[in-house]
Amino acid sequence: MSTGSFTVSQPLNYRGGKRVQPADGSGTEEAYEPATGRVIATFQCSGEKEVDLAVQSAKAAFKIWRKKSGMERSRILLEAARIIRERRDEIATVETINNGKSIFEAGFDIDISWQCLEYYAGLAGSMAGEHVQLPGGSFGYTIREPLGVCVGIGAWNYPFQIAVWKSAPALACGNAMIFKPSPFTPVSVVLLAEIYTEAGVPPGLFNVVQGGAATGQFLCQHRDVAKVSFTGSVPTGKKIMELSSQGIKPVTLELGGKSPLIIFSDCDIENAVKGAMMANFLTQGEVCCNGTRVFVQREILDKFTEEVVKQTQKIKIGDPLLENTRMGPLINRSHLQRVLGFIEQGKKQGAKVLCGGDLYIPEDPKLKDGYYMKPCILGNCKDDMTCVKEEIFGPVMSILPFDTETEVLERANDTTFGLAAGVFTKDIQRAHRVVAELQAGVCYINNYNVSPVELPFGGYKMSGFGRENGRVTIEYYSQLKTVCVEMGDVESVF
Ligand SMILES: NC(=O)c1ccc[n+]([C@@H]2O[C@H](COP(=O)([O-])OP(=O)(O)OC[C@H]3O[C@@H](n4cnc5c(N)ncnc54)[C@H](O)[C@@H]3O)[C@@H](O)[C@H]2O)c1
Ligand SMILES: O=CCc1c[nH]c2ccc(O)cc12
Repeated sequence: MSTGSFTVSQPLNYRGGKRVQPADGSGTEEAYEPATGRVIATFQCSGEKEVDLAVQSAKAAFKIWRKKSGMERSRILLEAARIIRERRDEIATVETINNGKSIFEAGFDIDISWQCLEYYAGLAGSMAGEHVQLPGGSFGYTIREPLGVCVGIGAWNYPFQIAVWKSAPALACGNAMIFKPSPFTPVSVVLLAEIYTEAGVPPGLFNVVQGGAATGQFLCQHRDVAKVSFTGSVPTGKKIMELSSQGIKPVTLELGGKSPLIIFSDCDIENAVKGAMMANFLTQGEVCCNGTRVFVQREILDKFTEEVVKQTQKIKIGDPLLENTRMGPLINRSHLQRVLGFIEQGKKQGAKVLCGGDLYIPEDPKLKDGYYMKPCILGNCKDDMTCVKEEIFGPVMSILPFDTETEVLERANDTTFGLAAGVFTKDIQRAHRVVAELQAGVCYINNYNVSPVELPFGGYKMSGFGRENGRVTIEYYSQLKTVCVEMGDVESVF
């Protein structure tokens, strides 16, 4: 498959174990190939009737799935993981075409996806309650049960992986799921739905509805939906929490960030430069946990800045389907303009562009309408600049000098967000002391933006709550039933 040749003609909703056209709709959407600006799919946004049909389909499958033992569910999830591994390159290609990230990175996203399924398949058989002895031979026990029909709502930056991070623990716990991807990236999640069916889940266990805010609202408000797990922006997260609160539905919110990366003068500078680039430029900088506020201790400011600028200028931008490309286009034209707008505003507020920050026009004529820009590093930044305070969600790193540990911790935590943070130092006591003070759900020491599926991921403060990945996520997709057993006679107070 080459850039500029892919279009989707099959339906993009998935219900009852097959692709379907939605039963009703509220307008149409177009999905693009960011590398070329071509429309690759046109689809109808699902209406209330289609959402209800998806819920009914999920309810029917849930009745079968919840009765299976953990080991039976595990075998099917392992088969899904195997198929994803086998079809890695094909899925990664679709992801690259619809999202714009390099094929090199998309392959890793798919690897983390099958690993996530393997991990929860491993945990499915371990779901258990406990036995508690009570006086007089009576006893109690607890059963860990699934919630029912869960809804997943995703962002466009990791379309396939977000759907797996939500559905793998949900299905492992015995739930059914309806997933709504971002309308910008509707394509790859339908491959996941087909893979689950091929692996042997009951038809209707994993359904896909396409659409935007209206479709998402129908899902959150549906009376038979037991839980909503959302990945996206803070304003949408607030709305989802409000809607879900009306039905007292638990929510998991994976929201945005403006994370600090603190580089002390005693660090290994080569690793710190690599870490800062990993923290800012994966997926064109469109990553929620990016360490975009790079605090550098003054003694090494010039050396660090010179090296990070040099390495950033070497990033190969271009056709994301080429193996040697490391940065593709941004998701769409309006987002590109928004990112460039932050840079312009930064300049007006006194920031200095040290590299990039303008449009990139590839030589290949078929890419001329794509949404490319050169990765940007801003120097002379101050904590109160808009580019330092607000989430840009693009390839823009802000460098901020600091002098002392106390000062940098105060500044690093001075944000309403709390998703991630990082520290580079060779002093292990300092590393742990700093991490203990950082107000962030995910902290990295001497690395950044690695996501092993065994570790929980999620935010503090306005970056959300609940966790994805790790053992703890079982608790977010299950509930505890207490059974109290009397072995003697009832001692009534009446
Ligand atoms: N913390 C994380 O794990 C994480 C991961 C990826 C992206 N993000 C954040 O997501 C944002 C970018 O993604 P986005 O632009 O797709 O976010 P977004 O909030 O605009 O949309 C996310 C999803 O919510 C849906 N939606 C929009 N309005 C809705 C409503 N009223 N009710 C129900 N659903 C609704 C969208 O259609 C989409 O599927 C950034 O802020 C980024 O930091 C966070
Ligand atoms: O963009 C944020 C980090 C991230 C990377 N992959 C996934 C999958 C699911 C998420 O909720 C967040 C993320």
